Amino acid sequence: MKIIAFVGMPASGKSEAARIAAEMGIPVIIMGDVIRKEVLRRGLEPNDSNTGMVATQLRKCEGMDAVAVRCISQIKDAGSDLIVVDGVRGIAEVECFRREFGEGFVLISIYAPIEVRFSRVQKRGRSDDMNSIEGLRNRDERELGWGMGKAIEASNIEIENNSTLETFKKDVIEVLSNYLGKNLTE
Ligand SMILES: Nc1ncnc2c1ncn2[C@@H]1O[C@H](COP(=O)(O)OP(=O)(O)OP(=O)(O)O)[C@@H](O)[C@H]1O
Repeated sequence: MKIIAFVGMPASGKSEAARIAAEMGIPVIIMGDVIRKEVLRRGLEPNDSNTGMVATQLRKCEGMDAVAVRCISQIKDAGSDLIVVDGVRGIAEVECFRREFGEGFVLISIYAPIEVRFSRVQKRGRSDDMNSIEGLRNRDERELGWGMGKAIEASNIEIENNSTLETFKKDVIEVLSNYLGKNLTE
């Protein structure tokens, strides 16, 4: 069994990579959904502030790998030899998956410079996105404080996402197709 996870700074292209994996027919488990499920279980409205609050509480009460631990049964139940996990945020989660799946866990980091990420954030227009490069820099710092930098350093493979979406798609397909056992780039 292979579990592939993407890690990278905000707006580096992780969701885009997960979308490409889904298009290739690979099941995708979104770690944020685990948190949203917990928000609903607690009878709360699934908005940004409740999701953030529950994520922080889970990590405080159950450890920094709480969300990863909750994903493990979902991964095992998915009944697929290859699964993509979207949303790894820190080294504790990487260590949790490596403990559970050993070399079956492959971490791919996605890199794009901050100026490029900022211009993409402006186009994305998500409600929690930053409207200044300083704002994005602060978000980067917050993520790094949660262990994102160490998770990026622990990756097995890096994909650069500094060019067009088409180039990125080709690169992601090339890497993922190695694990599917067939070359989908042809
Ligand atoms: N190579 C590219 N060219 C143009 N736009 C891109 C490229 N890669 C990603 N994007 C766009 O940039 C935005 C950020 O990408 P995406 O949402 O995948 O990042 P993310 O890493 O999941 O972000 P976050 O951590 O903030 O959730 C999206 O609107 C995406 O469509």
